[in-house]
Amino acid sequence: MSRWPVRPATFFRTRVARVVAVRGRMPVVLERTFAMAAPLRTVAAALRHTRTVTTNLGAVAEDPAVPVGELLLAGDRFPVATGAAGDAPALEGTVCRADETAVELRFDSSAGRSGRVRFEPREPESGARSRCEVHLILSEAPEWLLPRLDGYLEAVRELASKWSMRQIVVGAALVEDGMLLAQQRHYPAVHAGRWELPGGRVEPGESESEAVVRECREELGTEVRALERLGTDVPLLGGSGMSLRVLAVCRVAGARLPLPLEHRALRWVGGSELAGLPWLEADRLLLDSLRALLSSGSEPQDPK
Ligand SMILES: Nc1nc2c([nH]c(=O)n2[C@H]2C[C@H](O)[C@@H](COP(=O)(O)OP(=O)(O)OP(=O)(O)O)O2)c(=O)[nH]1
Repeated sequence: MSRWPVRPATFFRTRVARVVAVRGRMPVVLERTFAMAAPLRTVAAALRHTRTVTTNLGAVAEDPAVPVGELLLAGDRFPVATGAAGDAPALEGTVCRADETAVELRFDSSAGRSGRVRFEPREPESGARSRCEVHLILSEAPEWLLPRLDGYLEAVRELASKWSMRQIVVGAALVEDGMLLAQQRHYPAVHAGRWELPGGRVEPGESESEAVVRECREELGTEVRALERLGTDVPLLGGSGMSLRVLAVCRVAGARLPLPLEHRALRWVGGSELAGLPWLEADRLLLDSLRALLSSGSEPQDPK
């Protein structure tokens, strides 16, 4: 009964296929799960890759009008043509959510709402950190969208597999008294004056947690403990072949207050000030997750 355009070559890893609430002619909600051979936060980044979303689910043109950044943010909009390539856009896609928990898109026409799709990356029950599953929930199941999901998920799978080989730059999200610590770069010229999180490249043989601890010691002169990861990975532009990965950290009991040992300045930033700061582009794409960390109110504490 499902009109899902199953192509075994690309859906070979489908574990669950479920059609919920068949009301009359067409499925109202579709749910499926796809396995991906890349870490959750890398897959979560690929799911929100602007060009991958807009070329596969949007205008279906070679060069659709693409909204702002490399990765989508909640509130971004993009044109959607529901017919053949080259057709004028008939709908508008709106990004409702684009973070490590989900990418959720809504499609609206001038006549009203015409569908909603949600992709949720989840760690598998086995706990293997090099793999994850994408759970797809499609509401109102617009027919024009069904054939496109196939190509989109295949592109996400390829991108995530490529991105999982990247050199990692760790960033430290240190929150104290409801404020996030940011630091202002003074080099290179292209980055001077912009704000970023303390951190740097993971060195060979080092874990990400060890790297974040070392970088905070070198840059801030303080001791931190690495806690959980935050947000999606963010691929850095300019052919660097690196991705930014943020870890929440806390200062260990009795450690010194952070000092700007290698940067122009440090600043504690509140949730309402986050958007106003001239962040490096990669960090700007993580602001929703950083804001959520600040508004959660549960300040990470040194567990020792
Ligand atoms: N540390 C850090 N780097 C970031 C962030 N956002 C962002 O795009 N980057 C980029 C800037 C650099 O091109 C790259 C590596 O950062 P880095 O210069 O601090 O790395 P590093 O300490 O290993 O290098 P170096 O200073 O020894 O040259 O990552 C961020 O929030 N924190």
